[in-house]
Order: sequence, then C-alpha cells, then structure tokens
Amino acid sequence: MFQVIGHGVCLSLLEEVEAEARRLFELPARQKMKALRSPGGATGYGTARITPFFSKNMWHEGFTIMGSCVDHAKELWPRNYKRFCDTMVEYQKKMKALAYQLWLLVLKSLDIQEKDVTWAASLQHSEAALQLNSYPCCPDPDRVLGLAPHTDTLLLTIVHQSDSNGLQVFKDGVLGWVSVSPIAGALVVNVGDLLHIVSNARFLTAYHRVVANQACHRVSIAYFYGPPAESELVPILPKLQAPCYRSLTVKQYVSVKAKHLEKALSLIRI
Ligand SMILES: O=C(O)CCC(=O)C(=O)O
Ligand SMILES: [Fe+2]
Repeated sequence: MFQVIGHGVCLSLLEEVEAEARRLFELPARQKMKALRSPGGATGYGTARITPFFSKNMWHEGFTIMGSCVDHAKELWPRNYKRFCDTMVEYQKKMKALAYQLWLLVLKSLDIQEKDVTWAASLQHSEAALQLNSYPCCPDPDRVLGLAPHTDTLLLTIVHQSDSNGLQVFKDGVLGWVSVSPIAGALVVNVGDLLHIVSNARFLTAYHRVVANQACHRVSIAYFYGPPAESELVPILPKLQAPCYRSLTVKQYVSVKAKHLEKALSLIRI
C-alpha cells in the first residue's frame, strides 16, 4: 500500500465525489433502501460483501457502481439524479486513466514488457467497480469494526479517503496495524490479490481494515481495477524463479475468494 500525489486528478473533483457520496449516505434510510443491492446483484446500496465471514458487526454502509448508476440514482433522487451520475462517470474516467498509468509503472518496476501480459490490452475494456463507503460516527467504537480485515481481490485499488483516520494496514513483525493517515489531495493505492499473483508475490497484497470513529462521519471512495473475468492469470517470472501460484482465470479466482476469503491465495499456492 502506498499513497500517490501529483496524480493529476483535480482536488475539486475529489471534493465533489466525496460531497456526492455524503449526499447519498445522508438520505433517510428508507430512501436508501430503494436502491438496495439485489440478492446476487453487484451494484447498489448495502452492507459490505465480506459481512457473512465475520461475527463482529461492521459500522459501515456502502454503495457500489459499475459503469452507469442512473437506474439506482433515479430511485434515490427521482428529479435530481444527474449531478450524482455525472460526477461518478467523470470520476471513473479519471480513475481508469490513473490506474492504467500505475499499472504501467508497476510493469516497469517488475521489468515486464506490456506485450508479455496476454490480457494487457483488455484492461482498457474491463469493467471496474466504484465503491462508496460510509462509516457514521459510532458511539462505542470498541464494540464494532468499520470494515473487517481483508485484502482487495483485483489488481489495484485507488482510494480517496475523507480527512479522518480509520484506515489501517497490517505490517508483519512488530508493527502490526498501522494507520494510513489522510494526506490532503493524496490517493491511497492498495496492491490487490491479482497483482500479488501475477507479480509472483513481488508485490504483496495489502491486508487492511477500517476502525470505527467516535468523532466524525468518515467517507471513502474506492476504485477497483482489474482485467476482465475471462483473463488467464499467469505469474510472470524473472529468470530462474519458479511460479508460486497456479494459473487460473480471474473468474475462477474470484469464486475461490468468494468462498474462502483471505485463505484464497494460500489455496492456489503451488
Ligand atoms: O474506507 C477505506 O478507506 C477502505 C475501504 C476498503 O478497504 C474497500 O472498500 O475495500
Ligand atoms: Fe479494501
């Protein structure tokens, strides 16, 4: 996990996307329920997808967007949905371009040519997801989590976090959970499981969580970036290195993850 500055995404767009996310989460609960994620569906309002794996409650609500969000936004604001949708479309466009730039830098640092990755070109057409996260003020933060510990599944996640603490990353050794303090205008980048696999564990997936906060309503906007579902994941190796993971498609990995959560990587280890 690292933070990027000088990324070229204007501060005003970051402020706008955060303001629109707050506008959504501040709606009355019965209004938000109109945009509820359907069972088995991918988009809309709801609890974190990892909820069934944990007994501790999560002080969190989310809203997931893939491409257009017009249908759900019309349910939330029947006469006034355009501003929300336009902001989300513009933000996704900027995130896609930034994610691709980051991906090229990652390849360069691994000394891999873009042409050696069979699905590199299809990254341009993959459907990424935008996840709006809300962590309301919590009267008793010790009894809940904001978001339980997890790794992100895809290649890279770019996170804009509001100006309040909560996000933490796990560092092996004595450090343990370390706060990822907000830096004005900076974006947090998480290495996800797919990058861990294709880099043959040269980039390590970021194990992270969010703790609840008594003082303020924290909001974050996460952009999940990865290749299309049918892409074949093959660890790309420096000379003389053996693959640590067996090859499989994105779709197959996503389904292992959906069943086994953080055990998924160890299950595909050779
Ligand atoms: O709220 C955050 O800062 C992180 C959110 C997150 O980890 C996620 O949506 O996967
Ligand atoms: Fe995450």
